[in-house]
Amino acid sequence: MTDEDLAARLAETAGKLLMALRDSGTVDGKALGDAGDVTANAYLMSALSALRPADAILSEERVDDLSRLDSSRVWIVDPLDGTREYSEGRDDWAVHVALSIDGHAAVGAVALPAQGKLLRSDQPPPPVARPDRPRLLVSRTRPPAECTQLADRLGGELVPMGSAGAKAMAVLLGQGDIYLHTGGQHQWDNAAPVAVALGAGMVATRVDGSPCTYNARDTLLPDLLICPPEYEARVREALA
Ligand SMILES: Nc1ncnc2c1ncn2[C@@H]1O[C@H](COP(=O)(O)O)[C@@H](OP(=O)(O)O)[C@H]1O
Ligand SMILES: [Mg+2]
Repeated sequence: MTDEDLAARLAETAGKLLMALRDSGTVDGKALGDAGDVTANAYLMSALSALRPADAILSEERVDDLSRLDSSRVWIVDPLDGTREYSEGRDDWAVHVALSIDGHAAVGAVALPAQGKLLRSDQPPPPVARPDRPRLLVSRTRPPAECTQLADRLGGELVPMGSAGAKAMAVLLGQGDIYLHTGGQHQWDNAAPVAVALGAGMVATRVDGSPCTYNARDTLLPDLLICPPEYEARVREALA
């Protein structure tokens, strides 16, 4: 199986486990979120260890022993991004599976199980028409002030949504146009979304325009911009 196929199969299967768990009605509220994190992570860790034993792993839900720093190939996984939204019965949550090669988000898959969607870095979705008035995707629970300022400067509107993966994929799918995040995020929150966005020809960088690099010792990667190339000049000017 290629790395691309593996990332997609893992994200899709973890997503099915999460849907089955939620549909079971056996746990709810915070306990459902916790059970989802544990269940999806257990599956992803055992599958990756069996199918790619030589590769390193960085997961939100596993202790980071830093052995990954000696590895060129590192799977960066968020078993359940948007845990809060998942536990609230919403559809804006995701499973992230990325492969970083020498610090580059080379391969990725983002599953949106409650929306029946799976996006992968080697299969870009069809291009979409963009409005003059851009829609800015923003965290529904901790919207950064920078997003409101950017929306004002661009004459755009804010679209609140949970999950970094769901917001990034909403840009590719044409449900929004710009995803700006500042103030905190970890490598697992954006590695797979960035891999898929780059595969689709999107701009996917740090807010200062530098590339998103992965497998740094510090797991923090606190800011991110994803948008179609046709918006980039306007966005950079407005952010400056
Ligand atoms: N300021 C911050 N510091 C750390 N993590 C943050 C953050 N803002 C957002 N995140 C993480 O980014 C993901 C998307 O957040 P949001 O829905 O607010 O956009 C969430 O991941 P998890 O659900 O995997 O914890 C959340 O924890
Ligand atoms: Mg996350």
